[in-house]
Amino acid sequence: TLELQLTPSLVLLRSTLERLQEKDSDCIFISPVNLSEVPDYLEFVSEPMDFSTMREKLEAHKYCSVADLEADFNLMVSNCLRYNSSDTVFHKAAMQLKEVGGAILRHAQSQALSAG
Ligand SMILES: CCOC(=O)c1ccc2c(c1)NC(=O)[C@@H](C)N2
Repeated sequence: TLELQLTPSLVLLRSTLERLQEKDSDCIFISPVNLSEVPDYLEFVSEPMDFSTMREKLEAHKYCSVADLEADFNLMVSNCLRYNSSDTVFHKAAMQLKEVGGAILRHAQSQALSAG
């Protein structure tokens, strides 16, 4: 049916999120930035995002496409690039994750199309 074709399977979205999270080897994106440990974070970041929040949204059927998942991934990476200066491990990790994550998401997009 059209509905089945339009929304990529939860299985594809789940496996894509897991592949993205595997690239966060230092686990800096695994949970929301702790606002008591980083008190000025919301002065720079209006919409925090992290992998655990993405997982909750996925299981709540809030992602209708790979593009929806990609939008939150890009939000998470851009938040990190904005808050952390370029000479920090966080900034460098975000640049690396952006590159490898982009390739994972492009592959997921083609999987969604071929499954559709
Ligand atoms: C124990 C204190 O943890 C942090 O200060 C901290 C921990 C994790 C972080 C982070 C800060 N900043 C970030 O931009 C995102 C990517 N991750």
